[in-house]
Amino acid sequence: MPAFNSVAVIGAGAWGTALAAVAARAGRSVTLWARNVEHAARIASTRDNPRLPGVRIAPEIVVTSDLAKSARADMLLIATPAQHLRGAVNMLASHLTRPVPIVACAKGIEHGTHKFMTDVIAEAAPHAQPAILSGPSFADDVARGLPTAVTLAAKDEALASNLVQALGSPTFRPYHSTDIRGVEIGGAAKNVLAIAVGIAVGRKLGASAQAALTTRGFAELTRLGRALGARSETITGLSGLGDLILTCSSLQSRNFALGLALGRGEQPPAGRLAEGEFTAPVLIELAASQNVEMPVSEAVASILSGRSTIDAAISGLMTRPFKAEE
Ligand SMILES: NC(=O)C1=CN([C@@H]2O[C@H](COP(=O)(O)OP(=O)(O)OC[C@H]3O[C@@H](n4cnc5c(N)ncnc54)[C@H](OP(=O)(O)O)[C@@H]3O)[C@@H](O)[C@H]2O)C=CC1
Ligand SMILES: O=C(CO)COP(=O)(O)O
Repeated sequence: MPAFNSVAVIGAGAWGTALAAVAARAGRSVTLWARNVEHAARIASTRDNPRLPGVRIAPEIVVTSDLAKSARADMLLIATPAQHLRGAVNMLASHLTRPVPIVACAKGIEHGTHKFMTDVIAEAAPHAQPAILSGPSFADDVARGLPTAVTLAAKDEALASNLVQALGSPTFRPYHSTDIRGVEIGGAAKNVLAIAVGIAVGRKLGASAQAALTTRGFAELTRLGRALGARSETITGLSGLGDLILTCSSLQSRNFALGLALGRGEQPPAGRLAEGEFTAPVLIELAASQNVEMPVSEAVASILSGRSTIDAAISGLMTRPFKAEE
């Protein structure tokens, strides 16, 4: 298996910028690609990205809008929003000259197709080796070099392990896995569940409700995982329970913050990506197609679409028939 000396990060948002810092700290030669020429030039000269304010971008990271140049890297990380991942990989595919690993770093499920991120990569770039990186990791924490642990999964264990070697450092600890689907489910579902918990906190429903909702959210994430063949250690691992705990308990989370604003009856913060908003409708479609009950996620989707008020959704959850805990 070849060593991965060079890394290109596609998408210069908060997460892409943090991941470029990760790869640079791990000793890789790093390119950060931004789709907008002026945006790339501005980041390259100021070493500052307004999407991740206050974090200085290391001088050795090359910031560019040249996709052909980025595509020559030994491995690629895609850090666009989930619904734009296909578009980004489509553009990239024509520049790929060999079967490189493409690591999805977005958390979500594609609208319309119900496909997870690595399936989208496999379709858009059939010769690539798809992988997924996910886990409890705020871009700001990661960029600042605070200790973080995530899961990195690929079909081939040796590949997953080599990708971990390429990105790991004393402050960024990826664990390798071959359970791609398990990792993808956790990352997608936890954003929806974090909106639910944010709503409960915004509504001042109390710490007991926050714990109950997080736990019942985990129960439905587990049910979906089981239906789609995820391994239980993945669901209880960093990319599942780990990321759920982080996102359902922190004001730093944009998904939690969206829920918080809704619960308070305020206008949600503008211009901040909250993937759960886009994942909610497709998550419940997917769950329905698998006959999996996800009442908390359904409540979030109903509130976001205007089909239900917050109070009706809370009452709906609390008055479901009593049942055995599973
Ligand atoms: N922020 C975080 O803490 C973490 C985020 N993630 C995940 O990473 C993904 C990206 O999030 P994040 O970086 O925070 O989001 P941001 O909103 O900060 O940035 C998104 C970036 O994607 C770029 N982009 C959008 N569409 C395209 C496209 N079609 N082609 C290329 N680039 C595109 C945007 O470019 P432009 O600037 O030109 O609009 C922007 O730079 C999400 O799925 C998120 O869940 C995962 C872990 C942590
Ligand atoms: O995925 C994340 C942390 O692991 C980031 O969460 P938010 O997108 O809710 O900010």
